[in-house]
Amino acid sequence: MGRIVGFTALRAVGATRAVHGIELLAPTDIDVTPGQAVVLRGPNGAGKSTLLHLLAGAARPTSGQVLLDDVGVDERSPRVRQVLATLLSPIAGYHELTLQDHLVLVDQTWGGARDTCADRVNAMLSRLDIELLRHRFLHEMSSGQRQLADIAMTLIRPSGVLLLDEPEQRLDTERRALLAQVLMEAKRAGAALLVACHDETVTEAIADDVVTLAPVTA
Ligand SMILES: Nc1ncnc2c1ncn2[C@@H]1O[C@H](COP(=O)(O)OP(=O)(O)OP(=O)(O)O)[C@@H](O)[C@H]1O
Repeated sequence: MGRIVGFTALRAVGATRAVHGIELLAPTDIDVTPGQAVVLRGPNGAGKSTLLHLLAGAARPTSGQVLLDDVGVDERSPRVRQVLATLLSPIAGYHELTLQDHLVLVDQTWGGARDTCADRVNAMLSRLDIELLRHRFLHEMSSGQRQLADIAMTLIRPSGVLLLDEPEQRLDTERRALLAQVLMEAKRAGAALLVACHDETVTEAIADDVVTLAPVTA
């Protein structure tokens, strides 16, 4: 896990989202603080991804507010970018860079000390048990390995809040357990977690709070 960036609270207050007059998310309140994990549950189409995009500042609420330390969240704000690490969709990546290259790129972009970069990259590859993928291109991985690579690229940067949309997807049972352990370590280190998750075991392992969304009915 990258260095922890301090913050006080990330909140949604009565946040809704509508597109072309169609309501995608009913008014929702969420509050997450350092060292706390909130898991979003609910059936397909309930609005979990929509809510995560609002919390990440990638979309604006139609009504209500999303606040990081009492300031409206916008993904272009330097402070928001520094605090929020997101894995909301697959990371595209560079065709000609290996997994190790990607991890170095992310670490150095976020200001990691150059002389210790290799240590952080090695630690991340080791913790997620993907050392064997170090010199692979992203397009040379299985779908579950690719998911672990995306998780590694998300966790290696400094952050205070991890916003993760179904990070368990495509992982086998053993790797889901590993993911839960790694997320618990991030929590203990002081990170907040906001995770949409369909897996009961992962949810039970990490959640301090479970928020269940229901699809908006017309
Ligand atoms: N850009 C969009 N335009 C119109 N409707 C959308 C758009 N994005 C999502 N929706 C709709 O918003 C609702 C909520 O979708 P969302 O992806 O947030 O659900 P989810 O809970 O994450 O589902 P899943 O468990 O399948 O990932 C769905 O009915 C979906 O069809």
